[in-house]
Amino acid sequence: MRVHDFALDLRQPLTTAHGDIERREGFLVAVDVDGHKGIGEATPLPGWTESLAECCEALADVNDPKQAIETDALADAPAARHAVSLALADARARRDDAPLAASFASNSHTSLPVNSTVGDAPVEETVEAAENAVSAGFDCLKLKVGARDTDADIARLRAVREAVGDDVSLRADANGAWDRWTADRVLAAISDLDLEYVEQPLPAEELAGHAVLRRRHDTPIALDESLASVPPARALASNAADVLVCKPMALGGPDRVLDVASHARDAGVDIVVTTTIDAVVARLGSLHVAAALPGERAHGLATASLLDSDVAADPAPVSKGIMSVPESPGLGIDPDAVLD
Ligand SMILES: O=C(O)CCC(=O)c1ccccc1C(=O)O
Ligand SMILES: [Mg+2]
Repeated sequence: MRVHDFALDLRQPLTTAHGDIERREGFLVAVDVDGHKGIGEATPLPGWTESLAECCEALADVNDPKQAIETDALADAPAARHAVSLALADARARRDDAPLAASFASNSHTSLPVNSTVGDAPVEETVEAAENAVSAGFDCLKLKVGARDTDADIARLRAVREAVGDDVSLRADANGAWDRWTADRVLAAISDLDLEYVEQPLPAEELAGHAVLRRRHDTPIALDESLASVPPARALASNAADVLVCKPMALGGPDRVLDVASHARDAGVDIVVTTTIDAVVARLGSLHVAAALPGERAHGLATASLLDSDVAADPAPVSKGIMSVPESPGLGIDPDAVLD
């Protein structure tokens, strides 16, 4: 298995309640299955995955990629596991001459709606970013909240709803910033704004708290960080979520997302797939996984524009809030173009 490191700066930092994301570093891996190349990406993000150093170490220990997955050797390094699992899936789909999405599901989507990711900023700047996204064709926006005081966040959400009108779907992502009392107060104050959901209002471990918020308020609740710290089956059993936000990088690979999604479907819970602000290889992997899932929700995959550069040209740019799934075999990118 070949491993190459990379580092990409963000165009401007993405401010979240969890801190600023300024730069993304990771590894591209190349594997061979029956003479067919496959490529994967590990872009760790502490809080969701192992550290960069731990990821590097885990990948260095991989001799036989297929065996590493089969023996669960990368159980404690989800980003490393993601790279290996994605590379194997890419190689197998190329061997079978099928797009990755079609190798995951027979009736996959050919294109998907995606949300625009709007970072924390003062109210005027937030409204401007929201209006720009709607002008660019997005009809779903995800606003970061929880980084400033709750009255300011409530004012930001209200101002955006007033600016974009009722036809645009709005999501808010608090990245676990609130306690139960604060979340209760915010959810009561925004009950008239018709948010599609509030993502991770409480810290990751607080499944019971999220279940209480769901019972008390009409605004749906999504879990993100929780899935990186508790088994997804427990999150589902706790009735803590209307939506699970699945990050392939955090869950350990596309196969893990498909597994969570099949359990979620049985529980009547929707899946939204998002990147961890990744390079093109992992973004494409997430796009193919999202395309293989049922449902019509917008996914959180429109993060290429947050990066200053990339490891290769992007075959799936966002156009008017929609991403088309590449139809060529595997991920839809030439491994040699990425690794040389
Ligand atoms: O969902 C999106 O719109 C993009 C992905 C995103 O917001 C994100 C990106 C990196 C780390 C955490 C998160 C998050 O969903 O909290
Ligand atoms: Mg989130």
